[in-house]
Amino acid sequence: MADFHQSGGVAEFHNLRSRPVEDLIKELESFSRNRKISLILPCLYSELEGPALQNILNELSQVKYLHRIIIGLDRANEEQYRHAREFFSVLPQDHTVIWNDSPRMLEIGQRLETLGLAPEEPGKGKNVWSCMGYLISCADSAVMAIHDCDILTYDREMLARLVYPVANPNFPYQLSKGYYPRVGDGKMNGRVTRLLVSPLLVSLKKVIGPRDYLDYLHSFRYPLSGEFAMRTGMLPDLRIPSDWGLEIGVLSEAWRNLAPLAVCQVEISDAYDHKHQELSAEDASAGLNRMSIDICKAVYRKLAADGTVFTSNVIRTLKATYHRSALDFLEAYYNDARMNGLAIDRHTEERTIEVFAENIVKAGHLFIENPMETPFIPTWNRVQAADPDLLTDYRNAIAADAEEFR
Ligand SMILES: O=C(O)[C@H](O)COP(=O)(O)O
Repeated sequence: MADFHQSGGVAEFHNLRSRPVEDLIKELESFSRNRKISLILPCLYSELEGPALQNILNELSQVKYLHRIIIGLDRANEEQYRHAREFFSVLPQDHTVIWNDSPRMLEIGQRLETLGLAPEEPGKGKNVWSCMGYLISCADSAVMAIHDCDILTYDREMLARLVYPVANPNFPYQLSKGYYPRVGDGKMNGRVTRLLVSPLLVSLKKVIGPRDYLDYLHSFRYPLSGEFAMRTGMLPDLRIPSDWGLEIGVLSEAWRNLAPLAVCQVEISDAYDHKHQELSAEDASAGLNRMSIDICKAVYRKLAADGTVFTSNVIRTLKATYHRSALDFLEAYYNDARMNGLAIDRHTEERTIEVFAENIVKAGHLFIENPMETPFIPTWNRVQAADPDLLTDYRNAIAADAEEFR
């Protein structure tokens, strides 16, 4: 992937293989003396038993420039929480495991519910939001990074490259988004990015006409990557979706709140592989099926907020345009994969495109028929305005959990 092309959208930082990573890390260590850098890890308990996390911890253990690591632990019972604390105790950095399902956390959730400010559903969006709240309450980090816990090809260079553009005080960036090719096991992956997001953005431009927002989203080489870093000043005002629209939601917030010159993307890996979800073609509440609906809704919502009118006719045309365009994209992916000795199962990919095409319509109808739906989690600024003690109590509850369940 060694090129230095700039598309003219957000700035792109490539890996030209011209500098040893140790050099970059040394610089980060020096930046971190004046601007503390923290890391958020949204984690499912099941990932502790998966093949990726142990290596991620081994790599992170060597990262000296990290001031704090916040692990948001989902789907764990008491015993699993205790085990998770032991598991993460190898980290030499100051670290906190937030047990999202603890009785104390559920009480905080109840308090938010009473205020009408609770996240609508559990999941990665809520987990990330909670960790961000904790980081805000610590009030000691200038930069934060986030990445998934299922990355099979993780190494510390990934984190260094991700964080560098927002940690360097001479750079103007507030948000840095990671990109890479998703390949593994001899296959070209990244099915939702390749088969849904790219052709959908191209089709939207054809159907509703040019939009700055669509150009902006389309300029990201991997808009669904779960790896991004930002300066913490933007955290209290971040309004993210609680569902699978999280990654698109964060990019959309950056588009709304920041100047385009404050956003960049950075190549963080040669080949990224992770845990793959099923398509779940028969179950719209699971897997890529569900993910694709949430992503379409996130894009429609943002366009609507920018003045675009969606009708059933627009959605119907969009589906037709998308289907044709996705097949054209598939032709290019297929040949690209072939040239690179990678496999693509053409039949399965066409089936996936059919499911996504149906979901473009489903998401459109859900959007049109539920004008009152607000899947966004309120900003932490709003929570603080409604209940000024909540963040402190939340932080104390995390400390009390750690004390009680040693
Ligand atoms: O990024 C994506 O497109 C989705 O997360 C699916 O990725 P996968 O095809 O690599 O599992």
